[in-house]
Order: sequence, then C-alpha cells, then structure tokens
Amino acid sequence: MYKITTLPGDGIGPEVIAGAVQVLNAVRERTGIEFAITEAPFGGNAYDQTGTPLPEATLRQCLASNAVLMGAVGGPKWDNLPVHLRPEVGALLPLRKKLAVFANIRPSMVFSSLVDASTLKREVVEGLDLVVIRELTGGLYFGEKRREQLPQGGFRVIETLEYSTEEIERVARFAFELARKRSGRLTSVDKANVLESSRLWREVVSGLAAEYPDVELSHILVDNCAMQLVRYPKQFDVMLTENMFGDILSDQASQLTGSIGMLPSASLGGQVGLYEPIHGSAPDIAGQNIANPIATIMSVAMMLRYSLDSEEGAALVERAVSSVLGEGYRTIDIMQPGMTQLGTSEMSRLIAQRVSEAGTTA
Ligand SMILES: NC(=O)c1ccc[n+]([C@@H]2O[C@H](COP(=O)([O-])OP(=O)(O)OC[C@H]3O[C@@H](n4cnc5c(N)ncnc54)[C@H](O)[C@@H]3O)[C@@H](O)[C@H]2O)c1
Ligand SMILES: CC(C)[C@H](C(=O)O)[C@@H](O)C(=O)O
Ligand SMILES: [Mg+2]
Repeated sequence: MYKITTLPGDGIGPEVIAGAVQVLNAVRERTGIEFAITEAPFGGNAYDQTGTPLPEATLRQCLASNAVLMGAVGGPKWDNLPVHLRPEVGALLPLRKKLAVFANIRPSMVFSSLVDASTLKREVVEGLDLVVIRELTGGLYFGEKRREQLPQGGFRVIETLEYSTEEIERVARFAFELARKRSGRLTSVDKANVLESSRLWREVVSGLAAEYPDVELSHILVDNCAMQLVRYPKQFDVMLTENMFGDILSDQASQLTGSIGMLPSASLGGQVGLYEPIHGSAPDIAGQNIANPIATIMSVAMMLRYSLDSEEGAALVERAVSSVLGEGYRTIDIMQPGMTQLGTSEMSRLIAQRVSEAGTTA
C-alpha cells in the first residue's frame, strides 16, 4: 500500500489538488493500485493555523510517504512576514532540501490539439517535446545570505551561490541518463563566461561525457538559451541547468505549450518523490474555479510512473488529458474559438471520467 501525502497549500493550490485527487481515485478504481492519501497543512494556511508554514508533523508525514503531491504556496497575505516564515522560503525550500530531491524534471510538451493555443506560431511549437532538468537543492536559493545596515544609510546584501562537484555530478548523471533514453541530445545551460560556479558546472558536465559516448553534449550560455527557446525551441531535447536558471527557463518553456497551467514536475533523487505543477498559487485567479488543473494532473501521471511504479496508471492519465483536449474542452487560459470552456472542477471531473471509461468503449 503506497502512502501519498497531499499538500494543497494556498491560492489555487487546493482547487488543483482536489482535481488531481479525483483523477488519482479514478486510476485506483481502474488499475487496482493500492494507496492511501493523507492531506497535511503546508504554506501560508499552515502558518495561519499553527504559526509555522512547515509544521513538524507535516514534514514527518512527508518523510514517511512514498510520494508527496503539492499544489502551490504563497500569496500577498504572507509576503511581508519575516523571510523564514514566508511559505516559499520557510516551507517549500526546506521541504525540497529535507526530501533531498536534487533533480527536478520539468517536461514541456505541446499537445497536438493545443498547437494554436500558444502565443508562438504553430510551426515554432508543433511537435515540441523537451525536458528541463533543474538542480533543485543548491545554488543561490540555499547559499548563505545576509543583510547589513551601512553607516551612511541604506543596506548591503550578500547572497551566495555555491555548488560542489558532487552536487553537479549527481544531477548531471540524471540528465545524461534521461538523454540516453530519449534523443541522445543533452544541452547544459550555464553562464560560464562570467560565473565561477558555471565554470565548475561546465567542467564537471564535460568530464562525464566520456562515460556517455552515445549522448551528444552541448553547452549554451543562459542568455542565448532564453532567446533560442522562443526562436527555435525544437533544437532542444534534454536541458540541464542550475536551480535559478531552471526556475526561469521552465516558466518560459511552459508558455510554448499554451499555458503555465500545463506544466507538471517531478522532483527526484531522495527516498520520497515530490510532485508539483511548476506554477504558483496564482492569487489573481484563486477561488474562481478557473485555474487549469492539467499541470497538477500531469504531475499525478509522473507520480504514478516514478514513485508508484504504475506505467499503466501514468499512461491512463496522459491519454485521458489528451483525449479531453482533443474533444475540444479547455480551461480559460488555453481557450480557443469554437472550443468548450470548463472550470477547474469540471475539467478535472471530465479527465477522471475519461480515466474510468478507458478501454471500456470501442
Ligand atoms: N511552487 C510554488 O508553490 C510556487 C511557484 C511559483 C510561485 N509561487 C508563489 O505564488 C504566488 C504568485 O506568483 P506569480 O504570480 O509570480 O506566479 P504564478 O505561477 O502563481 O502565476 C503567474 C500567472 O500565471 C497564471 N497561472 C498560474 N497557474 C495557472 C493555472 N493553473 N491556470 C491558469 N493560469 C495560471 C496566474 O493567474 C498568473 O497570471 C507568489 O506568492 C509566489 O511566490 C509558488
Ligand atoms: C516558489 C518558489 C520558491 C519556486 C522556485 O523558485 O523554485 C517556484 O517558483 C517554482 O518554480 O517551483
Ligand atoms: Mg518558478
């Protein structure tokens, strides 16, 4: 019996997690896979209830699970708290660190029925299928930081970017292995013309290339990469990069698919897998039942594949999403003329229904 912890979080988090749980339950009925789902407080709502965004009990429960499914955290209500109590810095980052999930997989795939939903031209995005592997537990996010008051007034801040050979090597191996299973092409993204950390990054990644002779490795500077991602994204297959560059480039890559509401993620490398959509709590649309639940539902597919050993379940979910989009159903962020607009809960229900019906009709 697998143990799954859900952390709905804040803003649209609870709306998209409710949809994803519906889909998971449909997968259970369809495949017989056994799991127990337990919800836990996390983020701003946990701070409101308990005074901390990451309660001890929540962390313990996550560590004792096979997989954690997270919605999103944060929002204006908690933006002015001392930084260690903010949902992002006080809950999400320590959770990733404690789960030791150093490899964050963010696939950006364009569904054929959504080719015209992107703001980019059809020929630029049609058939796009790339994966960003983002280092998730190092870099600027976790380096030493401090703020000093200056005698003449104002402040000075110090923010440290640290990476060790070992931290780079383990995520790079992950990327080489994935590239080997896909097209055999790996692009490592850095800023080696300026940053010492990027020079070590490039050295370590290049040093591994001899062990993967079947993978064609190339390096690109991050600023050029950002430009190439909108100019000709299909040149990329597996992209490997450090924490902050990966954060920014994956939001950019999401827009190629039509919406940030489409991009799932899996964070791996520790004992427990962490699954979350790449988007945030979207306070501007929270509580309106209009958020796109597909990023979270596709994160469920990744969870079934990587933590619950159910390729069958993962494929059921992916096919259900594809078929609902193919039938012309859309949330507002991917709405196109002539299509049928659905809310978050209606879209989730329909995907769950397609999972339940799979293979039962000709
Ligand atoms: N993993 C996380 O928990 C996470 C990730 C990113 C941002 N955040 C937090 O979320 C809050 C809002 O951040 P932001 O506005 O910069 O980023 P965001 O991703 O929440 O929203 C950016 C834009 O995309 C839209 N959007 C996001 N998800 C969507 C969905 N599923 N369907 C349709 N539209 C969607 C939003 O409405 C908004 O216009 C901040 O507090 C931020 O720190 C949390
Ligand atoms: C909320 C924030 C800490 C987080 C990050 O930067 O990792 C988010 O933007 C993401 O992409 O998951
Ligand atoms: Mg982000």
